[in-house]
Amino acid sequence: MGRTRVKICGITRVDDAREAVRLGADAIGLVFHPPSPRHVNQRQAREIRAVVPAFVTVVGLFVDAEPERVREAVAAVPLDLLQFHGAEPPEYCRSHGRPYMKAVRMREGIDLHSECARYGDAAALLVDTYRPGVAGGTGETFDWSRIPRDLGLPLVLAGGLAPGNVDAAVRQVRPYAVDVSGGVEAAKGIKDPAKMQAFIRGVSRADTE
Ligand SMILES: O=C(O)c1ccccc1N[C@@H]1O[C@H](COP(=O)(O)O)[C@@H](O)[C@H]1O
Repeated sequence: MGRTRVKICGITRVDDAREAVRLGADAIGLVFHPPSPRHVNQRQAREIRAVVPAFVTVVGLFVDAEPERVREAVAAVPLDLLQFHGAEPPEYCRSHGRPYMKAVRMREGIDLHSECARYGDAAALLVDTYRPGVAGGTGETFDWSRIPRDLGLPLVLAGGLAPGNVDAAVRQVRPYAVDVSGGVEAAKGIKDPAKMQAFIRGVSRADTE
């Protein structure tokens, strides 16, 4: 069993990115979705990107963005991975010529095997809580027992993860990676170093026991 990777999403400040990396995050997420309180513009994104060293993945998150908006962001900021968190079809996701991860929200009746087959060229499938009318970053968990064990893509678990529950989540689901936003914040878009540290420690604990 490999180490569970950690992505800290919704970074809006250079210092938070530095701290996430120092604490051992494998990836940081930049939200290119203007309605989100964690939205970053291209200047902020470039400044944050510039302090992220080799071997830490910088992920750009989009929600049903016009293709032109994705192209502009990709041209302006060296993003390692694109995260599509809306209802983007596979052709859209692969049209940007970059590795991508598809997020699916756990609405009733969702079939994760079908989603994996549909997005077969994705670098990972991310599963998140479904709340009608909210694209993501809900801060709410879902019933992890709904996730089948034998998915054909690396699984990224998200949705309401926090220092207090990530250990249990990793033990139960054994995902490839976990993704957290609100659970390690002091305020919307502002990360809390102690929470990031406790979160990453929780993942390591689950990995080592
Ligand atoms: O973080 C956001 O603001 C956001 C906005 C729109 C879509 C997705 C968003 N974040 C992603 O949502 C999940 C769960 O976040 P949380 O830990 O429950 O706050 C995660 O994958 C974030 O990358």
